[in-house]
Amino acid sequence: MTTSVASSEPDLSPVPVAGPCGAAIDTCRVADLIAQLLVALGEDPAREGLAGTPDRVAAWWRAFLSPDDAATATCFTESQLSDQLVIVGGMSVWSLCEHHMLPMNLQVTAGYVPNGEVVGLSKFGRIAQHYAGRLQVQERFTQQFAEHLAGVIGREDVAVAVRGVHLCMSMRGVRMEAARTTTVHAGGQFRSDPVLNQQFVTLAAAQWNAA
Ligand SMILES: Nc1nc2c(ncn2[C@@H]2O[C@H](COP(=O)(O)OP(=O)(O)OP(=O)(O)O)[C@@H](O)[C@H]2O)c(=O)[nH]1
Ligand SMILES: [Zn+2]
Repeated sequence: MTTSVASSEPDLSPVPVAGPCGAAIDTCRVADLIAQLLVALGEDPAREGLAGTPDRVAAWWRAFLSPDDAATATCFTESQLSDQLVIVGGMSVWSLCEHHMLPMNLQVTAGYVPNGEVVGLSKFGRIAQHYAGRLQVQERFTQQFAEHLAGVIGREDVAVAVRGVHLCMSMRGVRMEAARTTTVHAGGQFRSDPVLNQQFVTLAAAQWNAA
């Protein structure tokens, strides 16, 4: 007996969506190219199991490359607040290594010291998703996240730590499944104050150990 599972239709609507570089994502052309790729791989894109694959893959690319806009980070006035370290951790995003187009999982921890204003907590996750949704390298992701957050608070006093698992290092190539890459950006106070820096790194590592 065959059981069919209802699935939503892939989103191939012709409404142009801009990719990370600003150029429109041509979803129909992507679907065509995936069908061609299947042929080049010796497959039959018309066979039953693959019939919807090019559209599904194209819809995934479209969704991946156009995550929610991170441009608006809501801030709230907290005029009495100062000298408090705020750290948001446990943010897990998927990106794609630009050398092999294979997934990398990035565990992101970000910190800042509020001065009169606090940043809406969910916005940290949105910033992470925004810069993950593109062909990336971990170091650039870390830098872009830090620069964006610094822009939101209007100061350089931000720290970002990222621990990455790169499938191009685990499922292929050197095949080192346990390899983890850590990148740390420490700006402003986090650079000049070793105690603050150490607090951040310790708390970021604790987040990863708990994961
Ligand atoms: N610095 C950095 N390197 C990355 C990242 N993601 C993948 N790479 C590396 O990109 C490099 C590409 O190296 P190449 O020699 O051109 O490609 P390759 O022959 O497939 O390399 P191997 O992975 O060693 O098999 C590899 O060393 C990857 O580990 C990243 O986020 N940051
Ligand atoms: Zn890679």
